[in-house]
Amino acid sequence: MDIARVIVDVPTSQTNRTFDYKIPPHLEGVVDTGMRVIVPFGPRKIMGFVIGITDESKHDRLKAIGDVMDLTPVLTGELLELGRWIADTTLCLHISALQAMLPQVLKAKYEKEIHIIGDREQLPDRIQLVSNGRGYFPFDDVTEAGIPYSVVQKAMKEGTIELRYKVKGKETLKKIPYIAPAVPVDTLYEEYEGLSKQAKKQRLITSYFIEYPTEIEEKKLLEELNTTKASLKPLIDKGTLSRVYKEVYRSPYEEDAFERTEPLTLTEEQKDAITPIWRSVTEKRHETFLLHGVTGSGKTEVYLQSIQQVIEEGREAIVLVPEIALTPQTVERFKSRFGSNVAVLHSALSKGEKFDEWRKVQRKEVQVVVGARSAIFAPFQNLGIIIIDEEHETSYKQEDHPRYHARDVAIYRGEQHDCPIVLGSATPTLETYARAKKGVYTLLSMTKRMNEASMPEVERIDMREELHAGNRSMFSRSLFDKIQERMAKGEQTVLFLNRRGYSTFVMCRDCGHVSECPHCDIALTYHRKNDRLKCHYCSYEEAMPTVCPSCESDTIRYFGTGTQKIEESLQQLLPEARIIRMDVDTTRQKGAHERLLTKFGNKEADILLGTQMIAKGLDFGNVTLVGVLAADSLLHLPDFRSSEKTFQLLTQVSGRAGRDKLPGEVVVQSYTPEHYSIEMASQYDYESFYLKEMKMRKLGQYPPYYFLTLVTVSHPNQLYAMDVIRKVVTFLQEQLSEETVILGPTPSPLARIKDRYRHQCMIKYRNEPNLTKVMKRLFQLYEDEIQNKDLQLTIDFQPYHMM
Ligand SMILES: Nc1ncnc2c1ncn2[C@@H]1O[C@H](COP(=O)(O)OP(=O)(O)OP(=O)(O)O)[C@@H](O)[C@H]1O
Ligand SMILES: [Zn+2]
Ligand SMILES: [Zn+2]
Repeated sequence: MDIARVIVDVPTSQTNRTFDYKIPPHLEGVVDTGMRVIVPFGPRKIMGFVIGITDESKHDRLKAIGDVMDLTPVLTGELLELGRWIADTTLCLHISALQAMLPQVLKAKYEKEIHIIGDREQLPDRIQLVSNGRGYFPFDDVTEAGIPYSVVQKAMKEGTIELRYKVKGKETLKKIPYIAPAVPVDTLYEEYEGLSKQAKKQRLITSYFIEYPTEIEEKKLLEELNTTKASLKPLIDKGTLSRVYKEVYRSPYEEDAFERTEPLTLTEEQKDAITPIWRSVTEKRHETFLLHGVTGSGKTEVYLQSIQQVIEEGREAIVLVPEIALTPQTVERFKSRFGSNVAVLHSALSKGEKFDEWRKVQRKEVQVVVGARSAIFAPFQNLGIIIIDEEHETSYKQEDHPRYHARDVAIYRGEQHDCPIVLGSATPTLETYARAKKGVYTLLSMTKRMNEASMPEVERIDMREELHAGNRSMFSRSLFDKIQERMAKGEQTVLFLNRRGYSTFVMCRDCGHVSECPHCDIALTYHRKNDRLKCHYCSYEEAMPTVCPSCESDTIRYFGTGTQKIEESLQQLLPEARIIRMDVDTTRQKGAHERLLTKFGNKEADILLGTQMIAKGLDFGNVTLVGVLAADSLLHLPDFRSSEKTFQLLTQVSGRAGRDKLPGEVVVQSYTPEHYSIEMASQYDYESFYLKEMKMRKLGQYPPYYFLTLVTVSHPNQLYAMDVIRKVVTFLQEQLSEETVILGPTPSPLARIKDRYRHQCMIKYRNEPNLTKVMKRLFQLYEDEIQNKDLQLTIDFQPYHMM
């Protein structure tokens, strides 16, 4: 067993296979599957993943592995398999799939250090010698001293030392300053005598260390002696004292900041929902559940108590939440219940912080991970449950290589670990709900809100009528009155504006007419550059109308507005209102999100105005009014999911009102309040919406009835890109079955990105067993152009962004 199968870090399709390397004698028994190694590749030395160890190779004269990068595997056997599966099903490079599962720190340039974490006495002599009294030292010192890796590995297993990765130029471990005497006490005494009487602070500090000649945290010292850094400086400069930095485990979420919560007594509905989950946990059986519960029905408590069961059985849990909902409020609910048994993987953490959290999983210090999409790769080895909250969120799909969907990965891992998957949502995707109805998933329903209150009443406002009544502002009279009422009562309002999709569709302000494609039932997109309307799906286009084709009014125009403008006009109308605006601009700074929400939670504002990021997860009992400013803005996006997304968003946003004792109310402003998704969302009628939308999908030949695959080609030369996509379509027409529909070729909605022209075609099919094979052939056909002519070809088997 001295041959390693290695996936090398050269992202090209020719190198997208394993390469065999010899394991040199000094690395025998050290190299293991799942470790990263350095291997010679042509003239270079590069990184690679060992995905298997064997004793024979088809090739003779193998090159040898140069060195190992890790002394413990960074990927488990299961994750290695998962990587292969992702590469196969999404057609990405194997190396990209493996890389995607690792924390970022391991992809950056870093240095390795050995840290002594156990009893010094137990260290192997040779390491003891190299350490030379130091608490940690560069890994290179070990190599230079010629200590075999197996000795280091053994010490690591025994827990006396640890290998840490230190990112070059960046700290991966948080360090805090300590002050320590740099000279013996009698020298301190001499120094003290030599200080002038005026140097009072310096004398104070020196005498402190004469009395307590050990290190102390700088902050504590300054507090204790009531002095400042400035008076320390001369002592440090002279060499009497020294400032040393000591490492602390970064804890982005201070444990003691969370009050512990006990499991709540479950309601009947919750009990009915959780029993089958518990059963499949105990029976170690893979089963996918859809937990369909209205907003505020207590889904989170069901998650918490399911996890409780998993922990008690000694297994592990992954909870995925959408990035945007990974707010302190969400994290707190898990931390409060499970304390330090929870790691949090959140993109707002620094690379180093994320790495620390990941290490807690690797070292089995935690049993629960709460995180965004990529937390699905947490290297647990004994999973007992995976929960995906707000399963309808499109952010669970990664949009570049690998183009995986976290839901698919979850189900894959659930099969490997024989554990249940829980998909939770008040508004599941049609795909998921359809599967639950067919019995592929087990449907669990919770129809009542926790406070037994009915869902907040929704008033739909027709903004066309507002206009006719002479109200040209962004706020209907009703919404405006209600905001004022709330202010008078000291209750709070959430105002929601959807910015996505703004300024792209064209609508008549008089009659609500929206220009749509005659072939696709999808809103046309306004192209400012040439003042024309275009269809993203079939390349139909027409001139921007000057009068409304339906009522001949001249108020037809494309839409455009933003949160900032709304804040200004609201402030003008209500000068005394305290408004918090939350959008990408106000939350750019680290921690800003948290700060704004805490402020709102502390009732330091009357109105929270924001975009998508305020639609989910917020649980503020004092919010009794929710206003949706332009419910149609999503509706006319050039996307067959636009009705579904509108329904989901309206339901989520409405769910923010009346979550506690005070009853809530919702005002939805729209130019097309009669649209079925707005109407049914305002009645909280998911079932009717589902049935209606399924009919539309069937008619339009869209998922879940049909599958989609999007092929995009891009190149700096437009003619070239067009030529390629035309040939691609011809090729696909020849290769795929007759029932399969190919839409396009057409320029992509985002026709140029970074000076590359993009063209696409959409494949709609019901049954195409050879699709992956055909697509692989397609890649092979264009291999040369991709390698040498800067052509990009991307294939998305589950497109969510049609752009
Ligand atoms: N069994 C219970 N007894 C008392 N209170 C509960 C119980 N279960 C949940 N709650 C409380 O009810 C409120 C709503 O629950 P939760 O936020 O879990 O709902 P949800 O279904 O996740 O809502 P959303 O989909 O809107 O996020 C929370 O404040 C929660 O603490
Ligand atoms: Zn009109
Ligand atoms: Zn069209």
